[in-house]
Amino acid sequence: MLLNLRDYETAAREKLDPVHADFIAGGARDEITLRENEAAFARLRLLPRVLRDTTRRPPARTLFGHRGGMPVLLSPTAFHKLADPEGERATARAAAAAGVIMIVSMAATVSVGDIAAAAPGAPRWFQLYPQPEPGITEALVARATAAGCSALVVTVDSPVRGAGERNRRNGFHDLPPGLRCENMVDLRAGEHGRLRQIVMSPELTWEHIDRLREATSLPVLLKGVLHPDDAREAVRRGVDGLLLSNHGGRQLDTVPATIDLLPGIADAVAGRIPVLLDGGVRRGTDVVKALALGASAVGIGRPVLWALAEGGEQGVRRMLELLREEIDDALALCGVTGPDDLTPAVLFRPRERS
Ligand SMILES: Cc1cc2nc3c(=O)[nH]c(=O)nc-3n(C[C@H](O)[C@H](O)[C@H](O)COP(=O)(O)O)c2cc1C
Ligand SMILES: O=C(O)C(=O)c1ccccc1
Repeated sequence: MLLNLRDYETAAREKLDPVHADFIAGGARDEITLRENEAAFARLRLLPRVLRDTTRRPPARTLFGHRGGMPVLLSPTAFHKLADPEGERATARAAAAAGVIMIVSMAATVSVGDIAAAAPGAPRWFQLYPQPEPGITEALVARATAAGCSALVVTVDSPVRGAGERNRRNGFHDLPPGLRCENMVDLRAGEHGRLRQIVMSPELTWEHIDRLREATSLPVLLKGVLHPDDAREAVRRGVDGLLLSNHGGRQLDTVPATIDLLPGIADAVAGRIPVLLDGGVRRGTDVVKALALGASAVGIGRPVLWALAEGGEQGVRRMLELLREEIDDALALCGVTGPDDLTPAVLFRPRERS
């Protein structure tokens, strides 16, 4: 029975090639951070208030002009056609139905233009690995802008590709025949959407971010900043938002859970730009915890792919509906009547024993 987000993984594994299921589930190296993301949410305890009339739960906040149906976004994930033949088209329709922003991966198996055509008018952002050649980055930005993307999410935690040992054991190094990274087609001469066209480059610096900001009028968010000093630098440079993420435990293993890093990042940013968070969000209570600690919204990664594999567009729709119900339930049970009630006071801190 599909009662919650975790159930979708079990259901999806019945339908997926185990090599592809490993690609989705896996993390880097020992997968310590992968497990820690969920474990850290599970360690936090909520402390509700009572008798506060929670018939009107607070609406989602406005993010760069978009007022969402709930404070959830679809984090960018590669290769949706591994999960469903419609791929990112199906995901985009489900996101549109739920009123949530889809962050389209640069490594999508449907081009961002075709995704836009599948869900016209729906809010979408574009995720970018800046390429060492500025011309290629700019061509990608032009494609995303033409497809109506309203923000750019620049992934900065990948100077090298993540080391997923499951993929190495399974010999999974690129898309199967017939599938391509459609956003990359025709960008480099003689290449046709193979994974290696997406260069993860150790040469990138803050100057690349400055240059990108000059080349676009879209808001630029950084995904993968973990150190408070880097968060301060991002604000200083005029970055528009942060997506606090450890890439779902797929880049540097043994970094902390994002929910444990959130208080430090929120302090460093001090409300000057929105901070979003992803990694291990599986329950409505996880969403409430992240909002209480200062996130403006949260992203979900793997559950989208599991739901897509389980039931295509309908699967993702239903999964998002379950999450919406859980958030609503958690807010009511916490006694939250408005955004001002979502503070660290919702979290229980055991008294230190002397
Ligand atoms: C299969 C898979 C593919 C991903 N592809 C991308 C990607 O193309 N770009 C990116 O910035 N992050 C990518 N990520 C990371 C997600 O955006 C996100 O940070 C992570 O999945 C969140 O954690 P969660 O899966 O626990 O929700 C990917 C993650 C997974 C699981
Ligand atoms: O697997 C990933 O985490 C990821 O970010 C990615 C990026 C490009 C292509 C395939 C996967």
